[in-house]
Amino acid sequence: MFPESTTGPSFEDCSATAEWLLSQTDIRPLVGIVCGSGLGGLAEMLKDQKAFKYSNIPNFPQSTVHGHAGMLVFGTLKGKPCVCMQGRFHLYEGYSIQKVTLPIRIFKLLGVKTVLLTNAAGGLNPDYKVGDIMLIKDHINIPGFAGNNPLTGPNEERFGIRFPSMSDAYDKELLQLAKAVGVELGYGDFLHEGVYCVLGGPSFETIAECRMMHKLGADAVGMSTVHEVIVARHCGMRVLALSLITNQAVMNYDSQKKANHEEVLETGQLRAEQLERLVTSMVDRIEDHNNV
Ligand SMILES: O=P(O)(O)O[C@@H]1C[C@H](O)[C@@H](CO)O1
Ligand code: HPA
Repeated sequence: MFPESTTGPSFEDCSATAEWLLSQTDIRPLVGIVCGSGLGGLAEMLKDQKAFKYSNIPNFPQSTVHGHAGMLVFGTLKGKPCVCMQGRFHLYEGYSIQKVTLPIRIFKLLGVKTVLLTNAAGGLNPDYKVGDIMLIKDHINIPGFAGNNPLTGPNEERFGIRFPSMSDAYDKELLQLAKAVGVELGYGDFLHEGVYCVLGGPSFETIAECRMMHKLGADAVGMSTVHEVIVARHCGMRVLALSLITNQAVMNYDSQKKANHEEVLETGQLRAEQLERLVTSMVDRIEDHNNV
């Protein structure tokens, strides 16, 4: 059915990885950042870096996707201790959904309170343009409809409860703050708030699928983030997630356009600086929230 088993890495495996990392660095991160496709430049913003190749971290999966460097970077951003995944894992790489989300549990065990996730996504909302940023206010979890949820399997109470709510997945205060920060930075014209729909990938969507998702209420489509959000919320971390609209989903049978990963990476490069500024300003401003 789904790759590997439905039992993920154990609490002890996660603890061993977290302890190994904590023994290698003095940084005690309060904010965890996940970089989407082509958005790994965010990690370069961290000062006093201590970086680990995923291949050197016990129990960590390896990045296999172009645009995901495969480095876990500790450092400070505006003086705040952070950890940043320069490269995430996706279901289509063949990892179990529990392995895809393992780093989020590691974040928790490192002491992270707030998770900032970024991704590249296709725009389904006709008002969205390539290069726009969408703050995620909610999601539609299509793999979850079919039972592929990262919390499947025995519940690990040391992380969280069996049946966590998801109606409050995206922290309202952080969303408000992100909107305010975006407007202050002059991003008002290309900043939206919307619903992200996750699919398994790696094939891009058909026209009928894009039309269906838009009818269901999705504004953007992608292949990540939602699994990480579920795991982060299960273990009580606050979440802010944003999509860079790297391409317009093809919704029309007359269109000659075809979604492709090259366009995704190119748009990431074009908007890298603005995204970095938004994330840096957010980290600067969420200090008080870490005490909640
Ligand atoms: O890691 P993200 O969600 O940013 O990556 C998106 C989804 C696919 O991995 C890839 C398609 O171009 O970009
Ligand atoms: N579809 C799915 N995932 C994506 C897209 C898309 O159009 N663009 C970037 N990631």
